[in-house]
Amino acid sequence: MGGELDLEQEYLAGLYARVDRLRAEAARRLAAARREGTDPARMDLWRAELARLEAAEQGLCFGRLDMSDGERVYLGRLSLFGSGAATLLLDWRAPAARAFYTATAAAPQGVRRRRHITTRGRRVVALDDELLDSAGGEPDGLVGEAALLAAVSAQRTGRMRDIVTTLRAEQDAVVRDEHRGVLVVTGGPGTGKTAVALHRVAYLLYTQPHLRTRGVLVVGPSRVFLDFIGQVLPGLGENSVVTATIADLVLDRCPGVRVGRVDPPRTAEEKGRADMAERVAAQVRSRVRTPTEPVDVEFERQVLRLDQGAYARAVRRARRTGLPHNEAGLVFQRDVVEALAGDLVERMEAVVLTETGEAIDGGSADGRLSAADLRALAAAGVVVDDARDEDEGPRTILDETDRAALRNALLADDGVRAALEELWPTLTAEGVVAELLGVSGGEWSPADLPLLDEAAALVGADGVAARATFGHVVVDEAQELSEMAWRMVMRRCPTRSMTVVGDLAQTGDPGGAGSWERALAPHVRDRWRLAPLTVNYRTPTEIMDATADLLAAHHPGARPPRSVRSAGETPWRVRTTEAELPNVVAEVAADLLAGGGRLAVVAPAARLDALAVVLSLTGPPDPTEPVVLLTPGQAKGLEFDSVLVVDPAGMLGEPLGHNDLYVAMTRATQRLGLVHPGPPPAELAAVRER
Ligand SMILES: Nc1ncnc2c1ncn2[C@@H]1O[C@H](COP(=O)(O)OP(=O)(O)OP(=O)(O)O)[C@@H](O)[C@H]1O
Repeated sequence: MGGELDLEQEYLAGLYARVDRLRAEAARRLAAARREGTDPARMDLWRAELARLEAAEQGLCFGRLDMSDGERVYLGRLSLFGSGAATLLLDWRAPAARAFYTATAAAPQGVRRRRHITTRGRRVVALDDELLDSAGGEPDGLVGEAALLAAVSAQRTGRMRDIVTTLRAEQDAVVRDEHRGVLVVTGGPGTGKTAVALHRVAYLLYTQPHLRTRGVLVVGPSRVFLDFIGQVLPGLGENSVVTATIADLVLDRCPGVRVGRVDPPRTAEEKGRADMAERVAAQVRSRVRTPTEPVDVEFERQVLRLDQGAYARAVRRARRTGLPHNEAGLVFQRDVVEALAGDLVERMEAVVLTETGEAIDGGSADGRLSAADLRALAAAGVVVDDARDEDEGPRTILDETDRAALRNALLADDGVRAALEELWPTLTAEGVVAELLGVSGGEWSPADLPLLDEAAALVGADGVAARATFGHVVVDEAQELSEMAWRMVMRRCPTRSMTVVGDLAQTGDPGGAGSWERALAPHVRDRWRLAPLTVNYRTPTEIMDATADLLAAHHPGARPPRSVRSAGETPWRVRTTEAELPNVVAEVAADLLAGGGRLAVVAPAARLDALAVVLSLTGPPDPTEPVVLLTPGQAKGLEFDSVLVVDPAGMLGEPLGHNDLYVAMTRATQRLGLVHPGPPPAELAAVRER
């Protein structure tokens, strides 16, 4: 195919020349906008355009469709047009690109030949053709998919790559799904749920450009995970997406919160239940004193009376605004001060002028009193009768300006403020939750975070980040979210346009979802849909076979995904003693590393410190390092060439530990080993002993 390679190389060179011209143009425009410096929006626009063009540098063009009618379409990361608007390259997200992912020999969709073009830098290195409309066409399925098999077998880098060149038909259907509510991408380990959800974001940003301004949020289980997937969207030319953990979202609203404790599983589970929302709300409500009697407020040595009716009205009106507690408190204050001022005014209004026409105590003759006068008047307790001149009718010396001054004086008074604060206290989320749980604050647990967020929403938080909502939200490892955590995610997505990614068989959090219906229906009723994926692109057959007994024991009826390949290496287990365990781990870890690529040692949290010593690991986990030590929770969503699972029985001893063990075992793309002190758990007895 040498001639063909040369031809494609020539075509590719033309595409890069076009991109280079566009880049130069964008750089020139950006520089001009910078020089003028008057239009930041224009600068942002050209900066984003430059980033988009730069992101396309790697793998600019990766495919070609030859149609039966003779048309030829090149596919790539963006669309490029030549003179006369001819399409030189078609964005993979365009409708006409779809056939690249979905055409089969059985349903060729007008495609005669599908060509995968593999490039390195700006060079074409391989072509892989499938003929779809001839008798000699490849059968439907995975056979002959050199590009796919190369991609899934490749050594891992510690960072997820995009899969735009090899997206499968069932995955493409999820990426382009038109469902407007919540799409739940489910499937076993390694089925590409995360990858698909991220490609769906790129697709939605392309087809619904308004999302660029409304914003897209990707919620993931940990910073390590978010770093792991962090290159995928920028690699697809999309740089505007916000990524956050649940903790990050809470910290935006409650910047002082520190997480440093873990709750016992039962407590965590209880804190995650939806009825906690009502308890948080009740706690906030309970801080407003119920108006059962009049309230006396001292102001400048006299006692003003807030009668019970006015008090109750103020509470009612403030609540009816629907504003968060602290903002509603301002409405309450305004009403109460109004009532108190009314009381004051009533006492003062009959003030007469002296015979010489001066107001008592230094007020001006036109009746206008300064705030100081008013306070002095009030302090003097002046009650002067007979304010009327027969002909003029009632004379009021306090006009609206005076009343406003009076209200301000009341509001500025320490005593009045203290009284108002007692009736309707200013609250903090931390204070509310600490009171509710009967703790003193300080360090919080992960299960406390959604409670703090709930309280922050009810109390009202300051700042732009605190109020941020998004046009589309992706929730990854969504099986981990408690009902309370769902509430906080939903608050950030008023349109309920979401892509939810998860596998209930991998739930590790005691508060996590037992069913999608239970998690989602309270928020979207029936506007959610399942989008199942069935093929495992990560974990080879041998490793999935090793998990079969575990899955069958704890999730009877669950169908494991079909592995797309076999790695030719059978998983093994090594029995050891408690005393020998660290050294054995160090030894077999070295063996696995010798097999090439990156290794994750996954162990129960309690064993991490000791293992870090024998593996000479320090610092927080970094999946780009050759060896990384993780708990099953930290390993969620990640993948490694080799995985060594330590103390599976220890994992199984935890609530939902079977899911943790399943997660740990399915992180490997090539090799899996297990080290167990004592006999193996029954679920692993069938794994070959080394
Ligand atoms: N069509 C594809 N082409 C190439 N690689 C793919 C394809 N689909 C998935 N993969 C690869 O398979 C691996 C698993 O994908 P991903 O992490 O998205 O799966 P997942 O379903 O989210 O897994 P888990 O639930 O176990 O965390 C990744 O390395 C991904 O790049």
